[in-house]
Amino acid sequence: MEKTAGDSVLKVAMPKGRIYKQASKLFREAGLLIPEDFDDSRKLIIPVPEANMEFIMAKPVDVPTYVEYGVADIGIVGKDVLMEENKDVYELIDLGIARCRMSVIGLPGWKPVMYPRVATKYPSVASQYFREGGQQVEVIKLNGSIELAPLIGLADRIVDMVETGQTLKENGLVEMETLFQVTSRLIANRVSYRLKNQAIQELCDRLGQRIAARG
Ligand SMILES: Nc1ncnc2c1ncn2[C@@H]1O[C@H](COP(=O)(O)OP(=O)(O)OP(=O)(O)O)[C@@H](O)[C@H]1O
Ligand SMILES: O=P(O)(O)OC[C@H]1O[C@H](OP(=O)(O)OP(=O)(O)O)[C@H](O)[C@@H]1O
Repeated sequence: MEKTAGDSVLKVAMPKGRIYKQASKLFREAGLLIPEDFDDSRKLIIPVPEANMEFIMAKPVDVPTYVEYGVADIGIVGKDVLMEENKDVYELIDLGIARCRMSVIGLPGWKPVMYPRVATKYPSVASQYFREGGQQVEVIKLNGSIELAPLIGLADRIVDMVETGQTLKENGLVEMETLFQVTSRLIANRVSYRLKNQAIQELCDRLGQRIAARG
């Protein structure tokens, strides 16, 4: 889709769910006037004229796609999704919100097998991790309740997010290795980054100051 500098409103792909609450809080702390009444709204396109923005409320995994295609100029997305989706976008800043980690998880006392099955929502990240470690595995893609897989004999291990560790504890699972730490990132469409550079840069500066103040 062709873009012109005249599209002055910044279109922001905002992930619904966990990240949104923390992202909108950070935006407000950075001085952007985001109305609170939208926090529990079902509206998918939210005009934020006070901040010269428009929020596109997206499923988190779709944020990099909207930004790559330029229907959103910028977006907020977890590093986990960014690694898995591998889209052609700029990663601008680490927002330091929605902290968790991507880990290999299994039942305690699990014994290595020749060709283990690994269940995950992140098949690309998991395949790359085991390939680089020289381990042959069969990756099984699931879409949720990943911790079920080792409990019911679908997989030997899982690759999934750990935040508080509560899910592992309640299901008698243990964390075996950590792949990487996860926080949410601000990403930008490559063309928008040039055409709307001033607005994007201003936003990065405001957010950057606020993130530094948070420590
Ligand atoms: N405990 C956690 N579990 C999973 N993701 C987390 C956690 N804490 C922070 N995150 C971040 O939040 C993002 C997921 O947010 P959310 O759970 O709202 O989306 P989702 O899993 O796509 O939602 P849904 O459950 O509706 O499919 C992840 O990409 C990750 O960056
Ligand atoms: O360490 P904790 O604080 O327990 O958080 C980790 C859990 O949260 C996420 O699940 P989510 O709630 O998104 O459910 P789903 O994977 O079934 O969608 C993740 O997949 C883990 O199961």
